[in-house]
Amino acid sequence: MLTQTLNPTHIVIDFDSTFTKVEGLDELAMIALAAHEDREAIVQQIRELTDLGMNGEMPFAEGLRRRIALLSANRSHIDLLIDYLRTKVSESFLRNKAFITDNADHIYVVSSGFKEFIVPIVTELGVRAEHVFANEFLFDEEGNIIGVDENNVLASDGGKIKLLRTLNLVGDVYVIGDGYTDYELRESGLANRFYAFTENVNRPRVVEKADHVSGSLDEFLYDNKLSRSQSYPKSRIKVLLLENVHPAAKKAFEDEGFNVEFLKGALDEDELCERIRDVSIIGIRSKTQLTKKVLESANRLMAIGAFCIGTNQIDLETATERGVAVFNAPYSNTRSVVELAIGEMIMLIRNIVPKSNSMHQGIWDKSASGSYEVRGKKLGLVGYGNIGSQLSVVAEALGMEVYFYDVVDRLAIGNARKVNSMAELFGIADVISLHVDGRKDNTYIVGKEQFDQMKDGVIFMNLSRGHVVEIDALAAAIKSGKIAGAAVDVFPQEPKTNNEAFESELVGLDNVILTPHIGGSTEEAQENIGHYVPSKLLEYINNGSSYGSYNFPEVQLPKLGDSHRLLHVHANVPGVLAKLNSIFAKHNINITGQYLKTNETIGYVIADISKNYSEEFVRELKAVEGTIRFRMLY
Ligand SMILES: NC(=O)C1=CN([C@@H]2O[C@H](COP(=O)(O)OP(=O)(O)OC[C@H]3O[C@@H](n4cnc5c(N)ncnc54)[C@H](O)[C@@H]3O)[C@@H](O)[C@H]2O)C=CC1
Ligand SMILES: O=C(O)CCC(=O)C(=O)O
Repeated sequence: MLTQTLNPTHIVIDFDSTFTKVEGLDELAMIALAAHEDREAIVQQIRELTDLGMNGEMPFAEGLRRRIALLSANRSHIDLLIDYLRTKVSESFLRNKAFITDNADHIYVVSSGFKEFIVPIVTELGVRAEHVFANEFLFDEEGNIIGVDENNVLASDGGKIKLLRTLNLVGDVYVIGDGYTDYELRESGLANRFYAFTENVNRPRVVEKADHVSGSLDEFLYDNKLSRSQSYPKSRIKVLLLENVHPAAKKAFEDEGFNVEFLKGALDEDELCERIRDVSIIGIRSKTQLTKKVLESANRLMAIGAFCIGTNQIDLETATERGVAVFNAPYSNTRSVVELAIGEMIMLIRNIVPKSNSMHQGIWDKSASGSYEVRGKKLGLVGYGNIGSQLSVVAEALGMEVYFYDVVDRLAIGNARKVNSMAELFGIADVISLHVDGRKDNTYIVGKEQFDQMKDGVIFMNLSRGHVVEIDALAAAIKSGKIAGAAVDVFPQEPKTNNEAFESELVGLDNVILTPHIGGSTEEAQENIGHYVPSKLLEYINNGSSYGSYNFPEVQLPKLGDSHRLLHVHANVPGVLAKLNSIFAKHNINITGQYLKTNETIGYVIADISKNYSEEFVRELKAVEGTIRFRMLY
């Protein structure tokens, strides 16, 4: 399957910015003019001439002559250029060397560039030297480039058309290129299809003329059902990154060849429903609400990356039922939250905020009244997970006595003491800090009744989730003096972007620190998350490994060897594996590895099989009752 070769189609490929990521002549100028004081200006002139030609805005021959005149290059510069171009071959061409080699009879490189540097590059990937048609330099006796071989048709206007005519190709001719002269081959009637190649540059004037747009060679091969290195072209995988996630994430997906869209803010439900339609991976932080309606609009969604700890903003049930894997960063910002909590409790217990505010108004109020050390005070933690337990350790190092309440029976760390209820904890603690997760059941677990249970003059902090605390009850407890100081980082309603205003009953209250949900917002944490979450998503997309997923059965898979990998997500009902195995047996499929993991909702079967199978076999697998999602990797 999927080993079709080209017969009798011919592929004509452009070189500059298609086969390689760069324009050869521009790079030659960079090398040749390395020591020239006007290097940047001259190279810029050459680039502008290249672009005018590529966009069809200047006769080709004129542009070429003017560029050569500006070059001042010689043979030794060409050798350096070849070394450089070896590092600049387009990724999708490198990936599909096997295709190029296997189909060398039908592949031609037709370029307005120069054979002297094109032949060494393309032949290394399997193109035949005699199938390379390009210009040639004229040299003087010292090896300096002094012009272009004018007898070569490619040096003239419409050169590619003239050349292709002489080739007399019989059968279909498909042209792949990024420039207007490539399109002209289609316009002339000598080629049946023109594929605008946009892996390296996207020229709107060329793209609008194209029969197809290919973001990579894989896309071209996929569209034509030809053998290729990728089961599905990565350039077709759309990634939508919201809420200003760290640039490392954007880079990770772009390096992988995915099509990435990056937005600074969050989107509301209607906007999201629209934008998510053809997205395969979405990256969010805490504000974007991935509701049932949004997920049901997401026809191609394979995975969600929560670039944070909390996953309560995602309808996990719907994601799981739709076979969408969710990954988060459970530890990357833990320390940042802990440090902020420690800093805030010291500021609050010392009554620093009103003192600082007074100083800004020119008031000098030196007094110890109402200011305390944290040493020896009782810290009460609600939620003793990753953040709660780490805060416990740091607080003990500061000499605090730590008490905690957790709905799960957690092992106390250090000298921390477990208590049996929130009410008991509130009766003991001088400082209370909430670190529960954002599940719905935790809505308003702290309201008037709970504030009444606390000691007078308590310090209260919430850096967990906004819906956990009743804000009006908190405001009332602060105003009455029950609470001596509060720090709140999370709110029931938070602005979607930095341009929206923030409103809350807590605004303007004395000894209250308000922060815009930045507990996890440190450079360190964001960079860690920016690497961690994409690495998990990429392992899942590229390899099928769901290790570290929040909602999927976790499977850590070996790298895919010389086989095809089938990934089958199904409703967790009895008998699915047996049905899959009977299809494998019926089609005589050689299985080289098989894995199954289930959770309450879904099952995840992975089978590595030898490469010989029919489309009918794949159809039958997809038709097994309970199938939610099926994909194949190779
Ligand atoms: N402000 C910010 O920027 C950040 C906020 N967070 C939030 O902090 C919270 C805690 O994070 P982690 O410690 O990593 O989570 P975690 O899942 O490791 O720990 C949460 C703990 O709370 C416990 N818990 C849940 N409901 C409870 C309840 N009603 N009463 C007592 N215990 C309860 C759980 O059993 C668990 O042990 C999460 O809501 C997270 O989203 C996390 C990072 C940054
Ligand atoms: O940094 C963010 O946007 C959210 C941090 C957070 O609340 C979390 O990690 O759960």
